[in-house]
Amino acid sequence: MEKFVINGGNALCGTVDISGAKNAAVAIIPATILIEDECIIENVPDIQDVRIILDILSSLGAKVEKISANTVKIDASTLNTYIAEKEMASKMRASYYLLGALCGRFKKAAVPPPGGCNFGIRPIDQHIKGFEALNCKVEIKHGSINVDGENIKGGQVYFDVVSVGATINLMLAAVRAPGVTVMENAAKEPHIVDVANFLNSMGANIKSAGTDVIKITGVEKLHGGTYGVIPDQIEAGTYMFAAAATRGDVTIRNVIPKHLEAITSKFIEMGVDVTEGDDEIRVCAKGNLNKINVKTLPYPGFPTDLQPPMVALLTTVNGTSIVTESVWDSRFQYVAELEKMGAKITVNGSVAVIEGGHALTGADVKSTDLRAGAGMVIAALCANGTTEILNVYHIDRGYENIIEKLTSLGADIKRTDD
Ligand SMILES: CC(=O)N[C@H]1[C@@H](OP(=O)(O)OP(=O)(O)OC[C@H]2O[C@@H](n3ccc(=O)[nH]c3=O)[C@H](O)[C@@H]2O)O[C@H](CO)[C@@H](O)[C@@H]1O
Ligand SMILES: C=C(OP(=O)(O)O)C(=O)O
Repeated sequence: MEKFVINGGNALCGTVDISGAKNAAVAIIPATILIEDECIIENVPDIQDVRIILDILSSLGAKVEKISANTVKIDASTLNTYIAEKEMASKMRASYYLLGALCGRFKKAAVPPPGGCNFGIRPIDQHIKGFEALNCKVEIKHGSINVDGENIKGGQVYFDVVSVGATINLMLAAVRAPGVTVMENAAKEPHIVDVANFLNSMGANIKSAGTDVIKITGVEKLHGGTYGVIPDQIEAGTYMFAAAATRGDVTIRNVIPKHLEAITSKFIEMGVDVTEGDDEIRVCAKGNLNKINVKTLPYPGFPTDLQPPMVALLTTVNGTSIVTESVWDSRFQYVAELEKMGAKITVNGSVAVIEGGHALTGADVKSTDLRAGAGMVIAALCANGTTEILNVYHIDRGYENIIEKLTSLGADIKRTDD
């Protein structure tokens, strides 16, 4: 079994380049299903979730060719089925985008329930509400979500909760549906805008993505072209946290600083030096930092996907900090692992109270999900002694070359396979 072995104590210093955004790439790749032409997608992160979604497209009949580590050519004109296989689809969350994309292309879709990180219940009722607003019928039968879009047409939907997945899925279903679709209370994450920009560059008519009301006028056909995925806001944030937690000095390149404002403002509150350039951010931290309270929220609030790295950082800060998770019901499962390293954290429902400043010590821990894994890595980089992190396949779902990137910043980290 693969694990990471980390000897803590080194302050991270240097520069690191950020890869393309996982949560944009895993939506843009299935979006090519809507295009019966060749698309070249650049700045695609070389991570496990991307490999899986590319395999799914191949299994559906698309021609997929990796031109280089981060560029892929997809021709979905040869796609020949609307039915996705269970085994692959259940390995990742973003397979739910096959529903919108296949329905947009074939007017029907049959996709098994998605996988992804386990945060307790991850419902898809808002996706279904959206498809129904477009005059589609949805039934869940024999382990498959079936969408019948024979009479698909534009419609209006108000989402009861702000959902990244439902917003993008409905966008995919609506771009080729006749008429006008209006989504209210839509999610505003950078990857929503990126998917809309990708589709618009291929001939779609999507307006106001990035606000909470998105309007889509259906077009008959989309055309091929070349598009580059935005930098990964969450990967960038992870390296910002690693730099601050180890009291290092790291310049994080190839980022969109605006996407990181929620983190930057919290860092300033904590006394971390943050310098923004056009497409880079320098994070420099020394000595003790200020305790803070933070609550996760949909964009532009503090991202839930950076909640575990934030908790790891706060274990190094004297005093009591409070982290409230308001997006997911169960995203503190990893705290038990941090406690094995000596962290003093009390979790009560959606609130974690961190008594920081107790030195962490190396221990054998496991990554319970993708970003929990990132939190464990950050804690291990700060700890005295050696930490072994198991279940690193979670981390590989979302971080390209994490060992190489951290090593280049001075971390003592290696991957071993027992
Ligand atoms: C592949 C991908 O992009 N994953 C991201 C996406 O997940 P995902 O798209 O699954 O998350 P959503 O934004 O949909 O979920 C946000 C909240 O809405 C609720 N909800 C969602 C859909 C629904 O039909 N009904 C419902 O009640 C969820 O339980 C959760 O409480 O956004 C999350 C929130 O930023 C991130 O943590 C994930 O990294
Ligand atoms: C929760 C995440 O991913 P997924 O939704 O793919 O499980 C994440 O990227 O942090």
